[in-house]
Amino acid sequence: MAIALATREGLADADDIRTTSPLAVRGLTVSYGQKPAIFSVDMTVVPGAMTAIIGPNGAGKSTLLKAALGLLKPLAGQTTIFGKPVAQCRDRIAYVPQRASVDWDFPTRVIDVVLMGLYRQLGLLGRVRAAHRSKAIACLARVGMEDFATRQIGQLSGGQQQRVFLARALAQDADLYLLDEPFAGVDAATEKAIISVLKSLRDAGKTVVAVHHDLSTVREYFDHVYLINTRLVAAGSVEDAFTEDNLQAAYGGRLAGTQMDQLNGTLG
Ligand SMILES: Nc1ncnc2c1ncn2[C@@H]1O[C@H](COP(=O)(O)OP(=O)(O)OP(=O)(O)O)[C@@H](O)[C@H]1O
Repeated sequence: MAIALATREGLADADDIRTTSPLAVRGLTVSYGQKPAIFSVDMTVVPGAMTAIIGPNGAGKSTLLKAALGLLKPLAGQTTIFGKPVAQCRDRIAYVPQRASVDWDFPTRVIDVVLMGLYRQLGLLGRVRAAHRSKAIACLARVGMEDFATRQIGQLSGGQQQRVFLARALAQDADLYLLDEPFAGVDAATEKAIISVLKSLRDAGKTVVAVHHDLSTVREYFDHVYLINTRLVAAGSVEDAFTEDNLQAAYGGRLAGTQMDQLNGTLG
């Protein structure tokens, strides 16, 4: 059966999209113990768009990203990146992990963190040349962090660290950007800087997928949304899928009155 999916330009046939989608998962099930953290999740990310993965705490959002990247072994299911196995497409993916999962005490300068994004271009034994440094500084400039290049990463604020990890992702020149809560714990200025960089990537034809918590900005920031709570609850364009019914189905009683008040006027 051919299903029509909304793209930024219009409707496209789902069978076509599945073979070219930047990220397609089928029946993905992952378990850390007895109970699955995600169960039989399907996802077909639309190219050249911004997609949010939302759901309550513990819903399996980070697990979905990690399993899709091949960082966790699923119990069942497959992932393809641009129609190919993940291992064949690593150089097309940039991943920005959740800030809380990174050891910020490692003694590395900001510029070296960004240069790590260039390691595929450098090769394992490749020498860092002036052109690589210039590129790393240009990526830092895109996130407003060029003046911090020689600072130790552990000496930066949380928001500044987040910007540096986005700069590393930019250095990779990827086609698919996967970000786990890029706005967690950042101030309004940093959030604005990050969303502007992500939208410029999208406008350049790149695909951005982010785990996102702030329901009040989903409409403003994203084109498509996946609501999950262990299982996939709903998916589609923000206009179609980001509805009160779907949010209640995903969050259940955890969507408190104040959150609903904040959402008033932003829901489809
Ligand atoms: N390394 C782990 N070992 C055991 N259980 C885990 C591990 N990582 C996650 N879990 C469990 O798997 C489930 C999904 O976790 P996950 O981090 O994917 O959720 P999430 O939706 O990203 O949550 P949050 O919004 O709180 O970041 C949770 O019940 C969590 O406790």
